[in-house]
Amino acid sequence: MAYSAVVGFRKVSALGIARVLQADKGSLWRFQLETEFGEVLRLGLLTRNYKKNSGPPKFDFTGTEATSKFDFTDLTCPHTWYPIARKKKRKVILHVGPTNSGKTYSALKHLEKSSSGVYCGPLRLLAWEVAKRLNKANVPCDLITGQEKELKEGATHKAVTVEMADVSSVYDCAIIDEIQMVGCTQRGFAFTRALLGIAADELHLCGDPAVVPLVEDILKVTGDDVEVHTYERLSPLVPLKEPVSSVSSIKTGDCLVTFSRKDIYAYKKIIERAGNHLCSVVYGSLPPETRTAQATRFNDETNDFDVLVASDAIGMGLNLNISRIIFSTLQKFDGTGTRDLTVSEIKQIAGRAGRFQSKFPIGEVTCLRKEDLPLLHASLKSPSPLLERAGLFPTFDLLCRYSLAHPKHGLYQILEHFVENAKLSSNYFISNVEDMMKVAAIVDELPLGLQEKYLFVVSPVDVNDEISGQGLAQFAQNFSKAGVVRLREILAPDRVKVPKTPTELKELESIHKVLDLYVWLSLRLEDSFPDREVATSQKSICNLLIEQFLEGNRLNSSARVSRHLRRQKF
Ligand SMILES: Nc1ncnc2c1ncn2[C@@H]1O[C@H](COP(=O)(O)OP(=O)(O)OP(=O)(O)O)[C@@H](O)[C@H]1O
Ligand SMILES: [Mg+2]
Repeated sequence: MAYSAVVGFRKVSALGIARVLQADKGSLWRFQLETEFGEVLRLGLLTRNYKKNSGPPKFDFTGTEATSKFDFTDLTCPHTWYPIARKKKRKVILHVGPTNSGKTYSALKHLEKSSSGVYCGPLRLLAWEVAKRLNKANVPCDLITGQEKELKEGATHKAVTVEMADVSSVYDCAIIDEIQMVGCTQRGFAFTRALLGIAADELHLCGDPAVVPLVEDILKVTGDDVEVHTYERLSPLVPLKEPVSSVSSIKTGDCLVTFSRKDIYAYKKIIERAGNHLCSVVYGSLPPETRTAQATRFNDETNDFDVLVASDAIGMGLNLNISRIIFSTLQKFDGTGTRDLTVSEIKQIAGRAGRFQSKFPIGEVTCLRKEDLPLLHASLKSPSPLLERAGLFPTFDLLCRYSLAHPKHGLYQILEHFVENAKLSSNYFISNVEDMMKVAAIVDELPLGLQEKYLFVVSPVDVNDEISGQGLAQFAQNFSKAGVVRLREILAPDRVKVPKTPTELKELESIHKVLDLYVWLSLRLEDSFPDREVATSQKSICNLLIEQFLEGNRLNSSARVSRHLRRQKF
């Protein structure tokens, strides 16, 4: 249904904006319901139950014909959720090629020259790096992540994490980096939202060639122009014929890749005990600030920490001076079972060696075990399998409409309903919301509104980490009881102390996550989480304590790795 004139806007509590397209003389209004970020729920008819000059209108969603006939689970046309982007005919440029081929570099050149723009990256580390780079190039750039809001005077540009991408603003130029992450089971929907929703004249997408047919197909319905630019690796990556079988073969610039935190510390200990090298470490549960500090220390030629032991957390985001990647294994535990690394994971990690214009002009890659070499070589030669579907998740408005029609359902049931019943076109899959449902089960027990529950559900809590999960539960409980959550009641400052054992180190990492969550909540519920400054300073203390710990080498090697290494003569 098309309407020629927009009659007005009405703020509808908890739902966003009802844009009234046509007000009939009778009791029906034709409207378009949008979120505050401009996502359209739908066009529809609503009853109007207010009299002229009697204050703000109240919309009765529950009894209308429009609502009762509405299929909440129909997610087949997600491109219609973004009216501002749909008003543009965007020029979409896909920059695709192997790792280290200059894709992001080229897209950033366009961004730098644009009059206004946004960079959307998968990690805070990447958003930090881009904001730093643009500001250095005299392009004032805000940094906006879930946990940071650093605004620059006169900023025309933004560097954001993809979940923070704003689909209600209009830009000259936008970048979505690592666009192949649309296929990620958990976070893919945020990339899809940015892909469909960012209203930019030029939209640059950087990533793996495996994403091209899917993106082209998704964008067929948007009316955008799509161009594909293909890149070649800027410096060679050489798969070695021999494994690294002895610790004495470890040399400056090596990065040993292993997938458990325990093994990382065990290898660090063994390499350092051999006496020639000190190791920096990078893994997922280290705070991002510590990861950057460790990478900086490894890159810095003036100190002795010249070897890196890392998990696949190095696969994206850090600029590292790695000469050789050594896989300790080509298998990893992914939460449910142990599986082989995928071709794209192997290529992404191996691609960290020999970055263009780094200290090492040629990258090398090998394994600890000879029997892993055939899989490594075959994977590096193969193209990544084509991506078939992109993640999708209902907008908050849809969840809200569903909730209004089913007032007795908790958020857990609402999410379950969407997961089980969502109707999707063949380009999409419904995101994995298992972790969100775990949080929903916690907050459904509390007297909170849907919007508040939703906020906790989409917060960056690691619900599988005991301390982090407990932190969230306490924040939510105190918030529902008192409306204000003081940090001291949750986390006594004396818990933040130098770790002495692996268990204490892990606990400190978890405490950092709780503090990070507090900061995230404080940026959204400022009055209820007033201790942001305390949380930020405690986070810095955590980082310092973890780094201090990593300077030393107090962890005992795990017997399992030691045995493995003895077998390997490593
Ligand atoms: N034309 C260039 N001039 C100078 N430096 C460049 C150029 N192109 C790329 N680089 C540098 O080479 C390195 C790799 O480039 P970039 O990060 O753009 O690669 P990429 O293809 O995006 O890699 P990945 O897939 O790993 O993200 C970066 O340090 C970048 O600054
Ligand atoms: Mg890149």
